[in-house]
Amino acid sequence: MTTVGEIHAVNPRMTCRRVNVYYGDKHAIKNVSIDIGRNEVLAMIGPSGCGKSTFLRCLNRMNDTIEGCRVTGTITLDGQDIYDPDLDVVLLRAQVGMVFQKPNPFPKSIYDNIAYGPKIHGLAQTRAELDEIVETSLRKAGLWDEVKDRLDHPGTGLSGGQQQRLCIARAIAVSPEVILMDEPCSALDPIATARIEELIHELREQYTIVIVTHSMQQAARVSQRTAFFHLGDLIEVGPTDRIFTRPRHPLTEDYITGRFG
Ligand SMILES: Nc1ncnc2c1ncn2[C@@H]1O[C@H](COP(=O)(O)OP(=O)(O)OP(=O)(O)O)[C@@H](O)[C@H]1O
Repeated sequence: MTTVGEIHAVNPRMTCRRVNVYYGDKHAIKNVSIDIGRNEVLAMIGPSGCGKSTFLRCLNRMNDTIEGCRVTGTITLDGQDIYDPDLDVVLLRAQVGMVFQKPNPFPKSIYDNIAYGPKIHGLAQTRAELDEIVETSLRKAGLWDEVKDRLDHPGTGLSGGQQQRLCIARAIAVSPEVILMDEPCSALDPIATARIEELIHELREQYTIVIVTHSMQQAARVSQRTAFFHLGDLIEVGPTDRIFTRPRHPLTEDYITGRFG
């Protein structure tokens, strides 16, 4: 089917063309084409099981880790095919970082949670450089003031919201271009959620963000563009304010007015 709305972005960071995903015989994403613009927050919404997480995982090849999962079509990051067999997938996952539904800090200190990635990727030559990356990443994630006096404490000892900001700092530490977020607030209380939403707003100046959310209010608050999925099809995409006020496809309208979900 043809997607309603504007799939193109001026000077896109990522482009997806005719992307299909299969889990064995199950056709989970059907011929989806969309650009992801620079410094935009793109929200992906739709009823449970419509393929939002599956599509998100295509963007940094996390589906490679799922047995029986097959992806076809073309996805580029800054013009480079991310499914090129010669591509370094570890590097790709640094460039396109991911934050999950449930905060998942490593069972290590706060410092080591952030330092681990930069160490693996050789981003710091000295301890001072590593300290600098840790501090900058925690500052960008809005967590520095809360943890600067206990960097050697375990990351798992932080509150849920702090843990999620730690995971965002961990993604930031390896200098990503794109940050994927799969329902990053679903395990958080309203105050921690508001803090993450503020953070998304700040991070947009530097990064491209794609967020899957079940909350239409959240999509409306944090994103500039919204993509509505239904049964594996990308039904409609457009500026968030238009999608929520003047949807063009009847299925989008039914979803945002709560007729199904
Ligand atoms: N590992 C898997 N193996 C087989 N089928 C899968 C797998 N993961 C997802 N699916 C199926 O693919 C479809 C899309 O699932 P996906 O999790 O991407 O949807 P979603 O929109 O993110 O759902 P939710 O909002 O409930 O998280 C569903 O029918 C789901 O059952």
